[in-house]
Amino acid sequence: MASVIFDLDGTLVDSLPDIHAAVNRMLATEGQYEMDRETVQSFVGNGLPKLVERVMAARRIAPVEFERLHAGILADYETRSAEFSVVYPGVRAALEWLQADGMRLGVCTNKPKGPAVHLLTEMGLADLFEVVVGGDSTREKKPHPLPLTTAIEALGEGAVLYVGDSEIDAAAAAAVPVEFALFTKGYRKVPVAEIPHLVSFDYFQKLPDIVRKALS
Ligand SMILES: O=C(O)COP(=O)(O)O
Ligand SMILES: [Mg+2]
Repeated sequence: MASVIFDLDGTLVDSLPDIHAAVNRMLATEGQYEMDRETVQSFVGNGLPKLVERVMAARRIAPVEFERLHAGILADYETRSAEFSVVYPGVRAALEWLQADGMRLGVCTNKPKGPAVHLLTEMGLADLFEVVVGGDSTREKKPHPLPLTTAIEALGEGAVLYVGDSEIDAAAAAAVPVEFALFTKGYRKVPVAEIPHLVSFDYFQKLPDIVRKALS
């Protein structure tokens, strides 16, 4: 049976508003002024610990504060990852179509598993996925292939397509290797032309057709 595995932030859900808000709540506890959304977006992609490190470096917060700040934002974000986020248009319908067509669906994200599952649940998408691999589910994060191979193993034998929004996702897919579809409306940091991909798309209505062709 074929599987389609999805990245989460910037692919299924426009989750930056809640990441941005969580960063600013963390900064507020340190007496720091707010950070703009574009800057926070540029720090997203390599998981929550890296985001905290990047925010701390930008604000010259001493590295010794890392464990405390990371634990604090994780506890906060765990239950507040879905206050302002929105599912990209057409996602639910595309996923239901794929499932009805016999595909097994999974998520492989660098977001920690707790807030990832909370977000998927609040967005009404959690029931569609047989596996969710988070950034803290394995000892490596994307672009290392381990999270993706872990998701693939959980879904079982068959062709696999990974769908993501960034150069990190493309690198993870290439490292496995599996085919990669690039969603162009997310948080990538480099031009589409510089990201290796089988196919790119900007709207989820196009996905069923893309999957049919890619996995046939
Ligand atoms: O948490 C991040 O930094 C990115 O998450 P993603 O892998 O779902 O895009
Ligand atoms: Mg992403």
